[in-house]
Amino acid sequence: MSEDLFDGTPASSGDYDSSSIEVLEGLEPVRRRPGMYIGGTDDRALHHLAAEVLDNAMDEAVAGHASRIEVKLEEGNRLSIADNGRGIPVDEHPKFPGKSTLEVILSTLHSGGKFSGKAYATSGGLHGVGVSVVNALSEHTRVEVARDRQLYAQEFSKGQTLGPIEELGPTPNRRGTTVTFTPDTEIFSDRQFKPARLFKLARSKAYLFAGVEIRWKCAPSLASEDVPEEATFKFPGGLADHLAEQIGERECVTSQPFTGTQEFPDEQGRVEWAVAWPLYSDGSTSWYCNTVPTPDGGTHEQGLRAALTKGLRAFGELTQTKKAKDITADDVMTGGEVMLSVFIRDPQFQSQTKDRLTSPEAARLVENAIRDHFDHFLTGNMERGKALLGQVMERMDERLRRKQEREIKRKTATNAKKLRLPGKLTDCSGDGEGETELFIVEGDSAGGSAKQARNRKTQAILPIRGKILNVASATADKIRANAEIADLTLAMGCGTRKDCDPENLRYDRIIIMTDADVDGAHIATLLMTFFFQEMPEVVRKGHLFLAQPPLYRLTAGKESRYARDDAHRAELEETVFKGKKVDVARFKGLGEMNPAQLRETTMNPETRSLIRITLPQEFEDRAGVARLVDELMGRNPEHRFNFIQNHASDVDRDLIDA
Ligand SMILES: Nc1ncnc2c1ncn2[C@@H]1O[C@H](COP(=O)(O)OP(=O)(O)OP(=O)(O)O)[C@@H](O)[C@H]1O
Repeated sequence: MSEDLFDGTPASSGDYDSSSIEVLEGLEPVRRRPGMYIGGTDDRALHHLAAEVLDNAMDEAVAGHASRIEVKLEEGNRLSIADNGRGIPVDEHPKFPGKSTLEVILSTLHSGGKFSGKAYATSGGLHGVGVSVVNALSEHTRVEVARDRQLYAQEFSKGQTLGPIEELGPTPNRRGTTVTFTPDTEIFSDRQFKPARLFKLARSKAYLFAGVEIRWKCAPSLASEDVPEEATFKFPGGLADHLAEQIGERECVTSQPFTGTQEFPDEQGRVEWAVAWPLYSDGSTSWYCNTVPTPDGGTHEQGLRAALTKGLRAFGELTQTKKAKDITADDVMTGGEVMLSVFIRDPQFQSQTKDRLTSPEAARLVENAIRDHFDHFLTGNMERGKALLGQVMERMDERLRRKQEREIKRKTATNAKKLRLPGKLTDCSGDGEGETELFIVEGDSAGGSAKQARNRKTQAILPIRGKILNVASATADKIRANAEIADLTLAMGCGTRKDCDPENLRYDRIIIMTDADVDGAHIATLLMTFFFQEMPEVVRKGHLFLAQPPLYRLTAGKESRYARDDAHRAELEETVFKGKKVDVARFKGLGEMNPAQLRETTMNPETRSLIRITLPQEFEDRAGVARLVDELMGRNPEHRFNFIQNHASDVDRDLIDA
């Protein structure tokens, strides 16, 4: 920094003093940024509150302390979830004199009994934030605890205690916890719990743990044809019962579904599964970990996919069906009705909403546990095995045929236009299994790492130099004359604007991979602007993605984890690394990671996560896209400001398993 900056009369720093630096206390951060804790403030987020409380009751049941749970929806959007478990502790907490443990749990983030595995073995809860978040986002919360034949209650509003814990007297026949809450309309506006959705949630939990009975109640005014006022769920057959119900009368490829349960070695937990292949079906999948739904699947999913794929290939070998070696997991899974539920210790999820399981050991545990059972399923009845193999091979043939067609199309498209590919492009061989991807990377050094980290068959690399032209404020001529843009357009092969035909796109996925810093974000924005304006169809068809390189690597002893951003880092420090001395390395750029790290964290489809770029609904049509580009990247900053004001709340991280 040059000296003369300090010369002369200092300019006023205005109002920027200690009073402008805020420290959010207690549950205030949750109310300020609910999205960080429950993924937004939409319908899904609202119902997530119910899931958090129900998960706690389920954890109590899975740990063997509760056998009954009651879910009751009342008028006024009031939901009550009761269990007959041990009851949240009510004695004074040693670290917070004068406060009941109940109060600490309800009003402090990261307080819980599930960190050490002492009070719970395989719980769905692990961060110690669930019920405090519910409390923070509720207009009113009342918790009743029946412990040691005494009844206690405490009430809260928007995260604040309304009074000390009260002792209400003896209650000889009751035990457990009842949490009753009304979500805050300041946060969720007038969104209401959907009875059908809660009914389904309650029911699915009963399938996931055969040892629990779940009772459902709702106010008469909320009942409907699909949702009775009262119901009781108990399914001794677990997932197999659930699958049987879902399949109903439909005819399946195999006369019996593939179902079972298996303990993992060394008390590491267990897995339960139920799979059927109905004829003419698109299929569906449901993944769970410790009874928490993980809609985006994850490592337990990988385990099942591997077991089924390897099992069928081996069965093909046994029955001398040579081509069976080319079967992929998608060939086996597509069209299947698949349910998988694991119980493991100390699970890791991608985020607080637990949409995806990331515990690495789950893949191996599940694969090993299921593989033998599947082999027996296939060979125990050869006709059944052959029927399934036949069906899966048909799907494989269809896939290979379509792939060949695409290849031919791609080549003809390239030839017909006599396109030369840009010199900087390192193309993939394209004949690999699965699908092709182009990584657009910033700078030659990152390009070099990416080249070493890639899968040569499916992944192509195009390095671009620094900030490309902002196409939103450039004339058509200027765009045409720009070398970087010309390279990009050539590499895509699908033409631009009116001539853009995504069928000719040379890759299945286009992935923008820039550094996790401000410059990187700027470059990514410029690239997205390019795609929005010049190739909107490519975006609309879902081909465009953002890579998510990590910003930090955290290490304590032998354990290492990557963190996407500061929030993720804080989360890891509070959970996985709690109480440990952590070494934090910050990646200044992609070029700094060695190829193995880059592969693992950002490029390998098995371990990375991507954000799919989508168009907000109101901008879906052609005119809309033009308006969007103009608002975001055009010359008028006021438009940009308005846009951000209007859309800040619907940022949707569409993490996909791509
Ligand atoms: N129904 C219940 N019965 C007994 N203890 C409970 C119950 N609900 C909550 N608790 C206790 O309160 C703690 C905090 O719960 P909270 O929902 O905040 O977090 P968590 O379940 O530990 O983790 P996560 O944030 O992942 O949900 C739990 O760890 C448990 O010790």
